[in-house]
Amino acid sequence: MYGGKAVDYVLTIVVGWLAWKLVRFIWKREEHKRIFADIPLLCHHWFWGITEEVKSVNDLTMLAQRFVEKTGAKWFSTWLLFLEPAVFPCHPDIFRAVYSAIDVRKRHGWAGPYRMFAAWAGEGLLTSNGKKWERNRRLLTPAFHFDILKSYVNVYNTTTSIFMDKIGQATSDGKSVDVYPYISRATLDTMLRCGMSYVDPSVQNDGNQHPYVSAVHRLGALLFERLLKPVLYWDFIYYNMTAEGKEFRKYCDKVHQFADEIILDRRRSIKAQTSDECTKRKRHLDFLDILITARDDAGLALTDKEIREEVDTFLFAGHDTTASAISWCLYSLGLHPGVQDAVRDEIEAILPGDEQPTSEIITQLQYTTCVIKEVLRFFSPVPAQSRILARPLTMEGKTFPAGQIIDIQQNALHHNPAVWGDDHNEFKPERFLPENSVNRDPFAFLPFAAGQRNCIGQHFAMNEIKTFVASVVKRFTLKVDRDRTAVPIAEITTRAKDGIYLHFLERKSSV
Ligand code: HEM
Repeated sequence: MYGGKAVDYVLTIVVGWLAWKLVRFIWKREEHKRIFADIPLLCHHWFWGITEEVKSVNDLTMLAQRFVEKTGAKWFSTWLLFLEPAVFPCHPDIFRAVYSAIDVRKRHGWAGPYRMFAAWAGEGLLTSNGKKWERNRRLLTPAFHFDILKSYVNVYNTTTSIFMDKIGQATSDGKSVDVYPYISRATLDTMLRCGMSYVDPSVQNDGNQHPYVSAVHRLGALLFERLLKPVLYWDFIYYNMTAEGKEFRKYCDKVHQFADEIILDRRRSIKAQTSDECTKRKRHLDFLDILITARDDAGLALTDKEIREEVDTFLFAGHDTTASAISWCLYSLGLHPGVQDAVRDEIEAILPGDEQPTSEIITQLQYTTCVIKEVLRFFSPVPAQSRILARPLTMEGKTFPAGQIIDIQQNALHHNPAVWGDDHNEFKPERFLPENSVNRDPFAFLPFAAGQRNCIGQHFAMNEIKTFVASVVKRFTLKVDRDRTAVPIAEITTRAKDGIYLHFLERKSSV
């Protein structure tokens, strides 16, 4: 008898809970409809929402870009299944509102990309939110001080020289090669040297023989594959029931172990050395020195785990992004010989002969900087980010509730004809000359995002790209392989669908 009553109670609670959920869902949906009434909607299926036409990050990027090219709209919305509408900014006014608001957070949760990345890089700067992020951003900002960045130019020169020798050998028979893997290894080499003074000539060897290099590359690929398959979003399924999940965990353990050993080693040598010995032995202050010695307002240091999380974050955030930017730069120079000549003329006027660029030299490269910026506009190396409102936010007179998803697509902004003109699909570095930029909205060009969650490594990246481009253009004439057009594809970074094939012709041997 008691058993029957208990079942009745349980059933009543379950049905009541489901009814409450349903009423809340309908109410929320109506509320969403009201708020989104006059924001252009980009999908029409009431149940599947956008998932029918969008199967990858690239599909979404293309959808957004095509829509904006046609309409010049300020924003649009889509539905993720029938569950949630997402706002897509396309215009400086909306980007300003989103990036300037304090309570806009990185999106974790079931489908949140930052949650999936956190399995690898923990609560590093890229993924964390709130107080933890605030503290670590404050502690890490000195690592990107102008004077510290200056000392890295020597590292960029070293890694670029290795790259040039490798690419020179690979193309000495006149054939084109896909530059992306070469550049990706070179930028990882840079990050390992600047991040941890880790120097190993095999990092830039072909074929990813280096165990850490192959692990980092594989983790990036696995992360991206997971993002494309919602069924793998459940950790239980991913880690226990799929080979990919097990492989991801295995590589996470490997990279963690690698970083842990380096951190331990550094702690030991810091303890053993007098400060005098330190300055004599080390060529530059690296991120690890700064992470180990940083103290917050309460005098507390970062734990070993926190240091490792930041190291992993820098290695990820700092190498594939610059690899994308440099690859598209070299491609654009190969595609536009006139621009390539102008870049070379500028560099040779400042830096004749065989000398390598210095930090002073790269600040003088005005036209080259315009070319790099045009590449960052045209190919946005980090094509997408996902945010969620922690508090209501008013934009264009509409108040969006806490929990609202904002999906940022840099390409939609950078290819909006209402912002960049009808020639936005033409490669024109002159757009960025000072005289052509005076009236530009500061939120029109945002390859490094903006506001408090902007890219902490943007000056590091610009210096590295300039050094790389200056040296490569001095040594080689670049030509695109006309039989193999490079087609950009938006993944975690913007890559080329079937590679970026270029010819590198040694200039000295060709005269
Ligand atoms: C062309 C190269 C680069 C581009 C286009 C780029 C772009 C971006 C963008 C768009 C974000 C915001 C990401 C988000 O909100 O999810 C970001 C954040 C970040 N970037 Fe970069 N990045 C580049 C290079 C670098 C480098 C070289 C480093 C490190 C040395 C770096 C470290 C970071 C970190 C740590 C964050 C998180 C910052 C925070 O939230 O406080 N990035 N980057």
